Amino acid sequence: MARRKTQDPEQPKVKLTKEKLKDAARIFRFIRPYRFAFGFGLVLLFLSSLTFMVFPYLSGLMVDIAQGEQGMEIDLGDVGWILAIVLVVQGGVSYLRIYLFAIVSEKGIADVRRALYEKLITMPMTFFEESRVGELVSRLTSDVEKLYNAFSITLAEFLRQIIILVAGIIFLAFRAPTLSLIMLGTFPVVIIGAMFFGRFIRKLSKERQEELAESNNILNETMQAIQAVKSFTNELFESLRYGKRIERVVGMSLKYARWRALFTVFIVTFLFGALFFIIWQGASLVQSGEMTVGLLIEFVAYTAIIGGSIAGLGNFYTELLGAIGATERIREILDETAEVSIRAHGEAPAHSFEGRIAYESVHFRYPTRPDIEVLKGLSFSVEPGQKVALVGTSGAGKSTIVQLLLRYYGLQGGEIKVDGQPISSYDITAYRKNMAIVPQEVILFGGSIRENIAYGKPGATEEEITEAARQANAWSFISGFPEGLDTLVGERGVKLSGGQRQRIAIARAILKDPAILLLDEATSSLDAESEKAVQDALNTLMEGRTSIIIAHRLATIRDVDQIFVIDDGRIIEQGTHTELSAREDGAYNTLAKLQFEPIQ
Ligand SMILES: Nc1ncnc2c1ncn2[C@@H]1O[C@H](COP(=O)(O)OP(=O)(O)OP(=O)(O)O)[C@@H](O)[C@H]1O
Repeated sequence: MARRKTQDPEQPKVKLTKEKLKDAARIFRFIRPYRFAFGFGLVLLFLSSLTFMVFPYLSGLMVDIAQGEQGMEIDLGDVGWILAIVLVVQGGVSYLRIYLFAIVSEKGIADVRRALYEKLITMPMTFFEESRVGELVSRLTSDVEKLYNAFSITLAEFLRQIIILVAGIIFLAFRAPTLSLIMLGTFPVVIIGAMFFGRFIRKLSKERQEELAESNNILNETMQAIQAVKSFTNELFESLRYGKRIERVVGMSLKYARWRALFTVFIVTFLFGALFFIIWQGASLVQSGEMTVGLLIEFVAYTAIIGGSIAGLGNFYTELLGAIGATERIREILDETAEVSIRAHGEAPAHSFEGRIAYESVHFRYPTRPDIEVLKGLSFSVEPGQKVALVGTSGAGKSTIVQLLLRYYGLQGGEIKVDGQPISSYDITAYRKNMAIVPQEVILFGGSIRENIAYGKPGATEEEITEAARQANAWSFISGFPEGLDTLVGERGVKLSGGQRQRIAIARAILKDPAILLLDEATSSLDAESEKAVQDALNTLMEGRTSIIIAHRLATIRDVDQIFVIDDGRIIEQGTHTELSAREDGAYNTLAKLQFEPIQ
């Protein structure tokens, strides 16, 4: 399957350019509603970082007072009080700051999640065909998580470290210029080293994430196609395939861990080396009487804090870059063009069709397979209220015809008209409200039978649901369940039989009350009793509606108004069952013979 740009493993690395930052800043529109909380949080962050910087100064001061240094106007008791007040202020400010950032990140990211979901669910079918949805969802989930971390912790920490770093350096430059110069001499090396490492580690982290997404793909795909796995007894094959992938994830993760560890070693060695060197230099200054012990303690404490903040900056910088990369992918999805605007649903003009359908030399290729023309100038028409059937060999294009009527794809040539107007001229939501499809393989949502039927008309009353279930011949089995309509259908409806699922799908369609009905007849035959129940339900459903039936078994379409025989994207025969059966060597008869004659 073709991969989208968003999943390309060869994505360009995030480089901090002005444009990138500008683009990434667009994600801030999600926190605009909470900007006051965010702004206030930033002010508090500034305050709490600065008050934190008072502690080393006070520690040094206490030592000097205790040592009876000259010129001290305050005693230890006073310092104790100041310390207590600073601690309380620091505690209160930090609490508020963390809570404010939590409000911004929780609410802002919830908005991002909602916007992403809204965009995904309104994307055209082609989007889902081109994307590996599992991979896309897993990647988006982790991207949103990164953004969440950025807003809740990383951004604040990054700023806090910068404030500490700048304030610390300025303060030290005033207090002990010579020692400060010595300390600052080691900084550029550490920073350049950290940046070089950070970039490399980011690349490894991305590779690891991609490996993980691949292994999740196997998990998703095999769970979804579990029946295929089992019927082919491929459990061992899949286990080995998954195991191999996981091994690669472990390999990649360990490589990532080794480099991360080395990164830490690099920073720790440099910083501690520098720290001991400074203590040594400071001790000489104390010995020669150029510095008090209190000032040395203060200096070392500040240096440790500054060192810590530089180490932290490297990590937070890497994380922020990751978050910027994440915003890029999120924005890519948000910038995609949706096919429907769900916000406008309520306003979509309720357009009730008569149900006249006309295909006029329709040419079509699937966007994911542009080299194969599936429909080759296909034309036919259906009058309002008529029932027509599409028959033909597998791959002839029957399902495609129906999907085009649902406007899942655009045409490359010709026109499809409903009630005399090209279908593309209608509002897509209003248009689709007139259609219902009963698919071959009914997939129900994991809730109750009631929820599944009401899916055809959200907000339907109990009476409407029951009546629809009755008309769909589903009431007898539903009322037979101890919990009736509240019976849970299990994931994808697995707790119901094929025939039961189909009748629920029919009830759903009855509730929707569409002008145009699309039936994809189940290929697997039901037992005679279910089949009759389903067929009767379908007959009720089709009454008074234009119906297009994709027929796999010719026995079920004897009464339809027109049968179109499709072959290789064209109509090669049309007429009623009686007319077509009369053509001895006709395509319909050949198909019928294939179906009814016992295989030799
Ligand atoms: N989503 C898709 N992307 C690309 N090609 C597709 C897609 N769906 C169907 N095709 C191709 O289009 C052609 C027509 O398929 P279609 O499903 O319309 O046939 P059909 O007559 O309904 O067959 P069947 O009776 O087996 O369901 C086939 O060659 C198929 O491989």
